[in-house]
Amino acid sequence: MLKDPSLLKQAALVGEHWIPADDTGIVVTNPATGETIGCVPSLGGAETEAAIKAADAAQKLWAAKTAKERSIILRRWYDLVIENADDLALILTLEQGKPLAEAKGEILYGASFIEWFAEEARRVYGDVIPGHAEDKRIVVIKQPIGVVAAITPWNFPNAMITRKAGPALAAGCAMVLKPAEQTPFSAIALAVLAQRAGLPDGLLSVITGPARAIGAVMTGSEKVRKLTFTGSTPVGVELMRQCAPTVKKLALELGGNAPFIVFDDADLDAAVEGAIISKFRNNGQTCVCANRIYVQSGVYEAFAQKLAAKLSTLKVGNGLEQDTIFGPLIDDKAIAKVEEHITDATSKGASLMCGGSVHALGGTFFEPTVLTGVTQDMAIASEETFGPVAPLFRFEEDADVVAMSNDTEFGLASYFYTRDLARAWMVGEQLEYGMVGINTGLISTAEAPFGGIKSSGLGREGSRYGIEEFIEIKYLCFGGIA
Ligand SMILES: NC(=O)C1=CN([C@@H]2O[C@H](COP(=O)(O)OP(=O)(O)OC[C@H]3O[C@@H](n4cnc5c(N)ncnc54)[C@H](OP(=O)(O)O)[C@@H]3O)[C@@H](O)[C@H]2O)C=CC1
Ligand SMILES: O=C(O)CCCC(=O)O
Repeated sequence: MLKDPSLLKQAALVGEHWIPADDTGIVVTNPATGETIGCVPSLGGAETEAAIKAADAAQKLWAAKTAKERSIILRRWYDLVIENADDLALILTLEQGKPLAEAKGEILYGASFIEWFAEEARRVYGDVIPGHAEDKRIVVIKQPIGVVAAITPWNFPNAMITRKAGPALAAGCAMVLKPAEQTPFSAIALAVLAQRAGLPDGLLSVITGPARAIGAVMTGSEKVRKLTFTGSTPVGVELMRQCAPTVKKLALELGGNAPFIVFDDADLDAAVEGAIISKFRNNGQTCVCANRIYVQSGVYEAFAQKLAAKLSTLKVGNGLEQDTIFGPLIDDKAIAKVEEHITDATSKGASLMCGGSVHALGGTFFEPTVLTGVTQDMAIASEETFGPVAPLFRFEEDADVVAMSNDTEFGLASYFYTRDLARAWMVGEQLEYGMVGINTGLISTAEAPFGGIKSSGLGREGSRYGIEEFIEIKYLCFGGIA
């Protein structure tokens, strides 16, 4: 039961207007039970246009406020998210499936971006540059980019919004958001709290409805100056293409294929713990999840046994039940992908050490799985599984594992465990990824720049770099100073 039922609002926000769901609305279901949670309206191009227009008007007034004024409102939004964290976590678990404790973790993680960028709002400094002529002065100022469109995924229905809206609003931008179809209620609840915090009307719209129609208006609009997207690489590429005619600034957080390397000299228990955190966070449905676990020959069997033994103690179940560590996968498509990767690997010689099937609970619950004897020719080596399958590859030499790790179109997160400082530096420098976890399976935090290279995307979120993504640099050249 929600303490504040008004947070589960069956309406979308277009400018200042809440549009309630009617009988043409989109039904949102609980992936753990299949039960209906509620309905949101199915909006389209016209409402997206209206939201952009409202954003454009509101943004100019918002940008004219002082950074401190914006910061105070964002800080209030943060406080309200924290005050309502239990309700927000419950909504998140109901629509996404992750266990309640993990959902609460996401709410706090999501809130940390609002807090961080409320602070950063006041530190968007310009520059004074030594000039090239005696009568001239060069000054650089930073201004908000304007109206931003955001498209977010179902796997982190709260934090992927705050990681975008926090810096955008702090910088003086307005945002029109389209959340994922499966998880709109977390986005809507954030908008309710933003209004309560005093965020002026029009600055944050939440449009629910068919992705293509909404995306086409967002990407085609001259008024929208930036698109920020988290999701799959094919959709990111398509959106990039759609943004080309209006030359929008882009931030793309796309797919990953993270290697997780365990060297012979690693603290094995710590590596097992890190692998479970990295591989099984959100049941494997995270773009920074370990996708390929490379274990050096000398510790391969010991690591595999410890990993399987630990997994057998962790409960699969409805995220609302106590002690659940693994909730359901998001939908049947996710199950099909996991099964496809397991079948492909076992048909090419890999062995199942544990798991491998839909869980006895049925539905989209899947057994945590460990595969041994996995090799580079298997589909799981090159494609993101996005599910609870840990494939163990064996390797001998450092150079080999670095080459195998880099042999992918993706370049988001990577991890390795070693006690050797020189090796840590070398491998850290050689891995072609935007992020490297060394002796840790958890790298995400508001203070650090999150993002990838190659087909994993463009730009960085979080950290002091995150706000720069929503800013234009303007150079003022003062002449005639005699
Ligand atoms: N990097 C990451 O964090 C994520 C990666 N993925 C990867 O992508 C796979 C597929 O997941 P999926 O949810 O389908 O990811 P998508 O990339 O399809 O969806 C992400 C977001 O993009 C929207 N979207 C989809 N198509 C379009 C379009 N043509 N124009 C505008 N917006 C669009 C979706 O809307 P709607 O929900 O309405 O379709 C959703 O809001 C996963 O298995 C995983 O491998 C998925 C999610 C997050
Ligand atoms: O893009 C994702 O899959 C969510 C990122 C989660 C994180 O910030 O660690």
